[in-house]
Amino acid sequence: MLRFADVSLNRDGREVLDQISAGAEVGCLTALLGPNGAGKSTLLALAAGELRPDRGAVHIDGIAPHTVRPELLARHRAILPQQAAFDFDFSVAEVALLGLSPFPELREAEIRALLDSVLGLVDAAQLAERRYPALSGGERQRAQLARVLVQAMAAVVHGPCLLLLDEPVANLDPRHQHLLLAALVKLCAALPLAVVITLHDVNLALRYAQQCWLLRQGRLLAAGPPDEVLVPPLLSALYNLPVRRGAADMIVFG
Ligand SMILES: Nc1ncnc2c1ncn2[C@@H]1O[C@H](COP(=O)(O)OP(=O)(O)OP(=O)(O)O)[C@@H](O)[C@H]1O
Repeated sequence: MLRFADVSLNRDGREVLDQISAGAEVGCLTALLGPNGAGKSTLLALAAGELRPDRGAVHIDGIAPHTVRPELLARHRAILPQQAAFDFDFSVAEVALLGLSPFPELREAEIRALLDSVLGLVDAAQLAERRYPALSGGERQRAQLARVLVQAMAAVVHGPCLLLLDEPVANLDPRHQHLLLAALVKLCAALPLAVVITLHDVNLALRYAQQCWLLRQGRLLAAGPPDEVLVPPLLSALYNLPVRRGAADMIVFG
């Protein structure tokens, strides 16, 4: 679904991504891990078509996303940025419904069903009428997640969709982190959906991801199933920190 072929990108004279080759498949939750500044958000922005590579190629379903008109692209991929700048006095339901703007053909009953479904997925049904500016950080995050999830759920009706989530569990409490990641795994299994997320919590990646990419200083250090790449030697090299296995296979830093 998503392919990076020898992708490099330079920003402000610095090589931010260097010869990245990797792929994400439909049915799979792929987690992108690495230190601050490693290039994770930049890689998602390339996948989303917001940036174009200097060298190499990025493809969604065989098409370079930066060459596609935004309104058409929005019917095939959804992206949650790391920080959603949004200051309008909308309700949570209205924020979520923005995700359906690329699908003007939807009827009222379909819109209602999709909205109810995603508000349930992010445990935000009780927030539906609350005003966005008056929400807590985690509640805002759940509203923004509802917006991109509803977009992805409308998109899969027409074909495979790529869902890109930059730090989706940021600001979420442990229960909502687990609810969200479990829901993403279920959606991947049930729908023609490929999900790529950035994560800083290695233990969450170990539990929920099917594939992991480890990114360090713009280069791919390793890619593969979590039990193969989320191992102390690679994690120690990734974060430049001692790493060992703790009780119940937990990864322990420091
Ligand atoms: N608009 C920009 N112009 C120039 N350089 C940028 C820009 N955005 C990001 N960078 C640089 O690119 C590098 C990678 O940034 P990126 O945001 O992709 O990192 P990240 O891995 O997502 O980090 P974090 O974990 O802190 O979110 C950083 O060195 C950053 O300073």
